[in-house]
Amino acid sequence: MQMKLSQVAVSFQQKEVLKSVSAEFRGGELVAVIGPNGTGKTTLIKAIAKLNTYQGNIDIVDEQGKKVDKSQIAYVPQTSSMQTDLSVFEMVLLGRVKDLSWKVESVHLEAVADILEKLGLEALSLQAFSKLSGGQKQMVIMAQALVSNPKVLLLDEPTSALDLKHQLQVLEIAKQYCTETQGITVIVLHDLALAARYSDEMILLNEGYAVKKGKPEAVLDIKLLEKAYQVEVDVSTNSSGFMTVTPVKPSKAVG
Ligand SMILES: Nc1ncnc2c1ncn2[C@@H]1O[C@H](COP(=O)(O)OP(=O)(O)OP(=O)(O)O)[C@@H](O)[C@H]1O
Repeated sequence: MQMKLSQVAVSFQQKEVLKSVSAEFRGGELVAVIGPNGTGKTTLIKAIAKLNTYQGNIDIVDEQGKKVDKSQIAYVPQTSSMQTDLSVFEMVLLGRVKDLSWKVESVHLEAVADILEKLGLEALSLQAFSKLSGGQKQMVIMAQALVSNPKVLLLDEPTSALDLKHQLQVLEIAKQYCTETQGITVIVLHDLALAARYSDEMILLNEGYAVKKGKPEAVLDIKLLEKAYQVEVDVSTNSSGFMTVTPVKPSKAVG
């Protein structure tokens, strides 16, 4: 499987927000998109999900060389403001909507039960989605995406509302999804340490440009980060062997 972005650009009201992003990813890869606020990260993954119109090309083909279409791409937004009386179980079942008929087959019910168990959400199964906490909603939307068996999984800041345990759980599951299905996951993350730990490839976006692509060690370069985030940073490896990025103070030097 392969995803190729060629000179992808997105404009809103004549303002170019994403400017000529090119990159290539292979099946099984977890890709982290990082960069300052408002720099085009969500815009990029929404273009991949075909939720934004874009210029350039985004070509995704599966192992047989067959084009991957929109229905095989799952996009999990930053927050879900959805008001619904559906239960958690029903919300996750909606992830299977393209395969559902009037009679819901047991294979779909089992898939929903499996994913709820995997994410530790069984106890919430019958609760109303709208009554969940922000973090619980984030986990349920992730479950809904996974149950659809996507070829491409796009997660927009999936850990932003989660506690430490659930942050690790969501990223472990995304990683496992990549390994087991050989699909491609693209995750927008602000936590650079988590991004480095879980990603195979990283893209640093700044002002709509992909200023660096590559392995986490190459992208988490002090000079690049200082320039993009305009903050002095310390990049080191902690006692567990994981890279950490510590913001020190806002930098005066710009450009
Ligand atoms: N639908 C839209 N119409 C107009 N402008 C938009 C739209 N969506 C995004 N933008 C603008 O595009 C720019 C990039 O937004 P985007 O959400 O991609 O940034 P981001 O890097 O994901 O930011 P953050 O880290 O804050 O979530 C912002 O200036 C934003 O205001």
